[in-house]
Amino acid sequence: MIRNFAEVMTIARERGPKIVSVACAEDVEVLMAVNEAKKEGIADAILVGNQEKIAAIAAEKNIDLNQFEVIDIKDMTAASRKAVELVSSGKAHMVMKGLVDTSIILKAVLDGEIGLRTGNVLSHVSVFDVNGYDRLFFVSDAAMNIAPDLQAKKQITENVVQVAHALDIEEPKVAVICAKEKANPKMPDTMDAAALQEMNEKGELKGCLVGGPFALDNAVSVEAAKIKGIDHPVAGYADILLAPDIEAGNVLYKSMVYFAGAKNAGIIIGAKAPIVLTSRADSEESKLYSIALGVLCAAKLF
Ligand SMILES: CCCC(=O)SCCNC(=O)CCNC(=O)[C@H](O)C(C)(C)COP(=O)(O)OP(=O)(O)OC[C@H]1O[C@@H](n2cnc3c(N)ncnc32)[C@H](O)[C@@H]1OP(=O)(O)O
Repeated sequence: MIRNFAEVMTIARERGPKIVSVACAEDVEVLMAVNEAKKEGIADAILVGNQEKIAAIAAEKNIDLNQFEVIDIKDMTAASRKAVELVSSGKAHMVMKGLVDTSIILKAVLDGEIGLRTGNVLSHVSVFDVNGYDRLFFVSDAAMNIAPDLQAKKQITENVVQVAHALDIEEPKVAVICAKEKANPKMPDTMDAAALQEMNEKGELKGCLVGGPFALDNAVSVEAAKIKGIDHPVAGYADILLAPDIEAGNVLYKSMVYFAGAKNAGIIIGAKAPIVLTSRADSEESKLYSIALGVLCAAKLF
């Protein structure tokens, strides 16, 4: 069972290297992360984007561009489509978002012709290493599905459980996060949470233990769960925090990074290959960990 990003990096070195195609690679943190991934033997890269800007950053940061193939495409939509097409045509194992809006790269991923759709729901998984905790936290979905219904939430759960399995967490504990721990018909997300727990109990959602609804405190604090008298094996011990919608998921993601100083990584799963996807404002370290997470998933799930 992998418990932190140091272990993620160790296993990525064993399971790599994989080839990552980077969409709009003209970004300092992305190029430094890709360079580090190459040095670590985790990943090789094909850089798609504005060659002039890529070269200027490389010169400033002492990155040897000769070690990478560079494809000069300045338009962001065209560069995203090319990076995705490199994966669908088998030239790369995974695609990575560079300096481009999330919806532009996701539209390329969803494209019927060159995209990476499988028929399943695609969803974002963020992984956090938070000080003071002995395990990684997985949050889904902070970046792709805007307002998932119950069926979509079931598939989002299956996707994030797969990522946990790729990190050798055999039966991850999934807490379906809401504003309270009792189902209330006036709060539809609490009803979905109870339904997801029931699906898990009936064996319709496998490979994990699901509990909900839970407020965030009851999901991650044994003490808080005790005070509220919650008797469920997930209470206080959650690995996976399933957000009710993109707003809650994204706020949780950014709170982890900015308030808790968490280390983080992000990936889209459910497609034909992993899609490395972090916030443009995330650090070089976070981008490197995301590549490593992509390598672990590419090696284990595809
Ligand atoms: C966390 C760090 C990074 C961030 O902070 S990201 C910030 C916030 N994120 C975003 O802005 C992205 C939010 N999502 C979106 O913008 C859109 O949902 C997204 C992903 C671009 C898709 O939008 P559109 O291209 O307008 O797509 P659409 O809804 O018209 O659907 C087109 C076809 O794609 C399919 N589709 C959409 N989402 C899917 C999914 N999750 N999994 C599988 N298939 C999906 C959809 O069914 C449709 O299929 P078809 O063409 O009808 O066969």
